[in-house]
Amino acid sequence: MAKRKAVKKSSSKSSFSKSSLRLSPKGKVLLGSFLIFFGLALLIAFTSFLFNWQVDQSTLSQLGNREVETKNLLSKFGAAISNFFIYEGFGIAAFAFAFLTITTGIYYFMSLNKKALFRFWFWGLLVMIWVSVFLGFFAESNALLGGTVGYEINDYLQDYLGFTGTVLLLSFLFIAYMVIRLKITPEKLISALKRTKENISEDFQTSSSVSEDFGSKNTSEATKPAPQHKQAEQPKPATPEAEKPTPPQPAPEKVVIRSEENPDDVAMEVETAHEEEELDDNLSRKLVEDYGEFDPTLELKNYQFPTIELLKDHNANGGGITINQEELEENKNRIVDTLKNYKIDIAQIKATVGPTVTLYEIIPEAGIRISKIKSLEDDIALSLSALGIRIIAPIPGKGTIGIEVPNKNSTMVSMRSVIASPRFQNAEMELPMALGKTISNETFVVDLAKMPHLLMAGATGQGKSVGLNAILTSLLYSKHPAEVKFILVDPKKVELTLFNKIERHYLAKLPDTDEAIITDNTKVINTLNSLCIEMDNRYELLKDAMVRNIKEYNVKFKARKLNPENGHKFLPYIVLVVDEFADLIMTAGKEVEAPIARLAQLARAIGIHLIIATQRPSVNVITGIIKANFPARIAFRVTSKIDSRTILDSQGADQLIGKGDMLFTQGNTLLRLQCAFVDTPEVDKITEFIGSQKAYADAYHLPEYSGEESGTSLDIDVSDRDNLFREAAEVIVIAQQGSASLLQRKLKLGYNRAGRIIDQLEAAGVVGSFEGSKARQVLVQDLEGLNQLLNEE
Ligand SMILES: Nc1ncnc2c1ncn2[C@@H]1O[C@H](COP(=O)(O)OP(=O)(O)OP(=O)(O)O)[C@@H](O)[C@H]1O
Repeated sequence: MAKRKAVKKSSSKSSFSKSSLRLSPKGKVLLGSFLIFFGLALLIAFTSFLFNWQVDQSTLSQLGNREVETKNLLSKFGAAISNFFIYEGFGIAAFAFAFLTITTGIYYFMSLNKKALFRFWFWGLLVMIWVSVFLGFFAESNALLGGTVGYEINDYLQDYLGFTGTVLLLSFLFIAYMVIRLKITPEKLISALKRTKENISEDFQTSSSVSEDFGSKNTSEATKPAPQHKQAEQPKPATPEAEKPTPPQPAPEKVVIRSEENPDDVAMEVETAHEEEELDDNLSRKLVEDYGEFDPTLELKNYQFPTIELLKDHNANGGGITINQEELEENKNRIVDTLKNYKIDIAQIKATVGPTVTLYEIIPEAGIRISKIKSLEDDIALSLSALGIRIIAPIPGKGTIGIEVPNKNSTMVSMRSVIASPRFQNAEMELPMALGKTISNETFVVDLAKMPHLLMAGATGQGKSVGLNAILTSLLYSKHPAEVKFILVDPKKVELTLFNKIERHYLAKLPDTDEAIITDNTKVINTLNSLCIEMDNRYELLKDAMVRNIKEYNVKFKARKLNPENGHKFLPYIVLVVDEFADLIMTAGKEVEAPIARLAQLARAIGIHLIIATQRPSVNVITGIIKANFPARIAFRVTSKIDSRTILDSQGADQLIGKGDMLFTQGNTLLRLQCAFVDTPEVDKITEFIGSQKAYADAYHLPEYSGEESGTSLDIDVSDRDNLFREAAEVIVIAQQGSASLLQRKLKLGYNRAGRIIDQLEAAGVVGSFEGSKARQVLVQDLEGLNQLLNEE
């Protein structure tokens, strides 16, 4: 496709520059009709020659003599040109030449696209030569069939390849033509034979039978559990009517518009890009007829989704909420009394009980200022003697003021209950995540693909890791291994290790690494850069497929409209999860921030989504550029109002009660949720269940990326060292700090020269290798050690 497009572009350019050479519409009609008649003349002459060649050939030497008569229908001209093309040329294959001439005439006459014409000529001439050689081979004695060209080439081939070699070569060329030009492959032949067989058997058996072609595909779909959206996604196989062979109909690419009143007006050519699209359509329809829609899950068609029984019900009362009437009444009275103390009268109060908090919605009497109630937050908290009170004034979309009061006994939200909920099971989303339950005890499901990236923050022990596990579990319960891949970054080294078991099903990694879960910060940089390359590659594919996003791309690919030979493949979603982002930014700084920002800005359309969690939501970790690209954020409890502002752009997260109590925002409204709880043994069971099934040969491979810093200057020649090398080495050893900026300051060097010296010092073994934004380790203790090292060289 890419090539085709490139050709298109360049052709449009060249046609522009050669516009002066272009024929006018009149010229095209004239040339077209000339070629059509000339082709017809050839056809008549050739046919006539076949019957009269022996007689006419004897007159050819006397063509100058007007008295001499020939039997050819086109007289002397016909006899001469036929003799030239048939007898001295290609034998009866020369008829192809007449047909090509007529076709060219039609193309010009009707101003059709000439690109297809070029293909006709190319293949037409090849077929002509092949037929001529073929006939020269099998009908050597009949000079008319193969012509002189066929005879000579055949003779030549037999001298060099022998009889058998020539047969083999001709057979190979025949197969090559069938495969390349007619696109006939063994599978197609087999399926065509199958179809014929079926048709014949149908003729005999009048009872209707279900086509077997699509059976295997449907069973693979049927093995999946509940998520119903998948079936909706799979387009239906072609209907039997579509089985009629549809001849390729090259639609005109150029339309010539002429003014009706004045035919001499300058005509305008309007180019449309229909032809190739339609041919593609025909081809893809045929492919779909033959093989059915492409099914990305076919390689692991027996894959079983984890069952709900693997998840525990953490609630004694099966997920229901226990309502404590006394507590409700008590809290209501206190709220009303506190507000009354400040002369705020309430017209109405309503309570909604959630798993962790109860929302009291109050409607104040007319004339009360909302800001007044808002400023009483601390007083209400004091009077209720409860932590974690949050006042929402007003509740967006409602004319009420909300006061969230934590329940004395909170109810745990089990992952099992949210996964089993119809809201999750029926979610028509690309990447559904069941985060937990809302304040009104409804399961909350969001689409990661729409977010498109998620930032998560919370102080230690407030539920981040559980939250990440809940997200990953949701995706494992809803997506086939072919549809989504995870890249897991876990600097804490313990949180995500369980997912190692599903490496060959669900994880993506760099080609040369052993461990799929990344725990080493320097490897993160390579992975992120590799992901950027994957992003660029995917954009190229999308551009080539002329679609705007991964969803459209995959639909087109499944409909077999994209040719895998041009690099097209089914694209799984990629979800990058970073468990401790602060740690990463502290050690690698800009090197991590730059690719993360790039991915966050651009990756939404091509199905790469980032989930970043951090303990420290300070501004140097969640920088402006990162924040700007992560509109969806989750805040678990944080320790200060400032942290809450950094993550949510508003306070509130400092007043949460921990244990999975969280605030979620996807733009402007804040939603309080109780995160679903999934504990480590459950995750272990799920990964074990998946890991024990048949897997891909390896994890999904990301494009190769070799970091610029890797093995840079280890082979630097001693004689190439900088004049200040020794001095620099001493500065570094004395300061015990391997940084280029130190050399810049002490030796007054430019940035590049200092960098070069540092590389030379690394080659000499004075300093260690590159470690992100940290200074390099100094490997020599003192000046004495340095002297020894350098003298030994
Ligand atoms: N959704 C939840 N429901 C109930 N309890 C929870 C929930 N989430 C977390 N907890 C409780 O809080 C504890 C700590 O949670 P978690 O390990 O997720 O914290 P964390 O934020 O990842 O901490 P750290 O940053 O130190 O790793 C859990 O062991 C569990 O007891």
